[in-house]
Amino acid sequence: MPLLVSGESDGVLREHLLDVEALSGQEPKIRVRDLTRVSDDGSLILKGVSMDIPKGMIVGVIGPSGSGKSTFLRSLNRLWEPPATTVFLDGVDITNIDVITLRRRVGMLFQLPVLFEGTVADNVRYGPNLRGEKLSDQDVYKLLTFADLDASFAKKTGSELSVGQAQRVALARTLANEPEVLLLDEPTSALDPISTENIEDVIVKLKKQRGITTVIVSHSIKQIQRVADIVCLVVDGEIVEVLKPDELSQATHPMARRFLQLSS
Ligand SMILES: Nc1ncnc2c1ncn2[C@@H]1O[C@H](COP(=O)(O)OP(=O)(O)OP(=O)(O)O)[C@@H](O)[C@H]1O
Repeated sequence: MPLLVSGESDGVLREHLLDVEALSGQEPKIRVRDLTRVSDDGSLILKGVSMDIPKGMIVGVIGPSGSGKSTFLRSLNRLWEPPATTVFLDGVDITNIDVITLRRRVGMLFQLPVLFEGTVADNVRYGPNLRGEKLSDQDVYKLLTFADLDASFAKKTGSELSVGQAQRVALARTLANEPEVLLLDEPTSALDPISTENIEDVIVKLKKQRGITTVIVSHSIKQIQRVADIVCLVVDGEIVEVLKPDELSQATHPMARRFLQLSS
C-alpha cells in the first residue's frame, strides 16, 4: 500500500510508492493530511499536502526558495497553526495537544541559534526548569557531550561561542526536553564545513541511539544525501516527489528535475 502521498491540487492524486511501514516497520510518527495554507493575498502556500513521516527516520525536505518548506515544517509543531485534523502526532490531532507539551515532544532548531542570557548550562537547563526539573551538572555535561561539546563549555556565555558552537548548544538545549521528533530548518546553512559535519553526525547519532524522528529542511542536496533516509521534493506548495536519497536522479517532475540539475 502506498503510504507516502503528496498533493492533489491539480486534480491528480500523486502517490509515491515508498511504503513507510515496510521502511520503518511501524505506524508513521507524524501523519499530514490535506494540509493547505492560503496567504493573506489569497495565494496558496501549501496545496493539500499529505505525507507520512516514519518513526525513527530522517526525512529530508528540499526544494526551491519560497516553495513552502519552512511553512510545512513549522506546521508540525504549531509554529504555524495548521487547520484541525491535518497534522497528527502518534495518531493524535496536534491542535488538540497542549502547545507547550507539543513543542517539548517536537523540538525545533533554526538556521541561526538564539541563546538565552546566562551560561550555556543555564540554556541547557531551561526546558526542564520550566517543568520544575533541575538537571544536575552531570546531566548538562552529558547533553553537551552528546552535542559534541566538551564539559568546559557549560560555564561560557553565548558571546564567547562561534555560531557552530552556539548551534550545538541550541541542539543540547532542545535535547534536554527529550523530544521524540526534531524539526531542523536549515540548521547548518550558517556554519562552516567542520561545524556542519559535527551537527550532521549528531543528527545521525540521535536516530541510531535514540530512535528520534527528524525532519530536516536543507538547501544542500549533498547534506540530504549524507543524512536522510527519505527525501521530499517540494515545489510550489506541493510535495512532488518522495524518493530515497540515492534515487534523486529518478525524479520525474519537471521542476524537481530542473532544481536537482541546477543544485548538483
Ligand atoms: N506569514 C506569512 N504570510 C504571508 N506569506 C508567507 C508567510 N510565510 C511564508 N509566506 C510565503 O509563503 C511562501 C513559502 O514560504 P516558505 O518560507 O515556507 O518557503 P521555503 O521553501 O521555506 O523558502 P526558503 O527556502 O527561501 O526558506 C513564500 O512565498 C513566502 O513569502
